[in-house]
Amino acid sequence: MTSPQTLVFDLDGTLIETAPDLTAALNAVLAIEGLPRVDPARTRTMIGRGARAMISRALSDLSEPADDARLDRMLDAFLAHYGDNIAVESHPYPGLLPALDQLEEAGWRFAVCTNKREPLAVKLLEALGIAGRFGCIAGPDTFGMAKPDPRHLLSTIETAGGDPERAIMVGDSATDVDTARAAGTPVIGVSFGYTDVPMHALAPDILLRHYDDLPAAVDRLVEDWGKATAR
Ligand SMILES: O=C(O)COP(=O)(O)O
Ligand SMILES: [Mg+2]
Repeated sequence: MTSPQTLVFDLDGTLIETAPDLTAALNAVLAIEGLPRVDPARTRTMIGRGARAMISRALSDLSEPADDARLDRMLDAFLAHYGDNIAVESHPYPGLLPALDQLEEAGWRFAVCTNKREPLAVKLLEALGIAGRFGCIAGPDTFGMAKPDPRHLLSTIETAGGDPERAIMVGDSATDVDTARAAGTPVIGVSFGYTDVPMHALAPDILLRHYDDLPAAVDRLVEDWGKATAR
């Protein structure tokens, strides 16, 4: 029997609009350091390589030193604030839940491969009531490797009980496209997420503007790999 087809989602900017809560936590930490707030539009270009990278980019924007001791201190404060306020404004993107229903009906399984730490990713998806939909929720701490390392994606697929030959990645940034390419996995890039390079310029296999179009996008890719089991 063939293993189920697996759709692996990035989290921030792909499944969930998290930028407002991430920005609030970042600004709380900048305030502790006596620094000015960052604009939420700016944070949208800083998310995707983990919280430490986001803080480092915010400091660089302010021409502030970002030595390890400072980053460690700010990261601890960030994680505490964010963990306590993880789903204040965060919400799934429009059309996501009906698209998951339709794809599940067609036999797809789902997983999450994110550079958000696993306990925070699980906490967020639980707060939104959708954690149970994913066979694996893997952060950089889950297997000890982070996107763009393709092993993060491949281990996520395997842990979800899937087959890397029958999987698709859905993401919002260069990190996700690079990861999928390195893993040999087709990639759908969403146009509404967090990235400093527009998704169309990253040349994903399919550019997705709305989740209403996800089932058709997935069908197109399955036709391409030509060996899916019709359900
Ligand atoms: O930068 C982050 O914290 C996580 O981002 P991701 O879910 O887009 O991988
Ligand atoms: Mg993302």
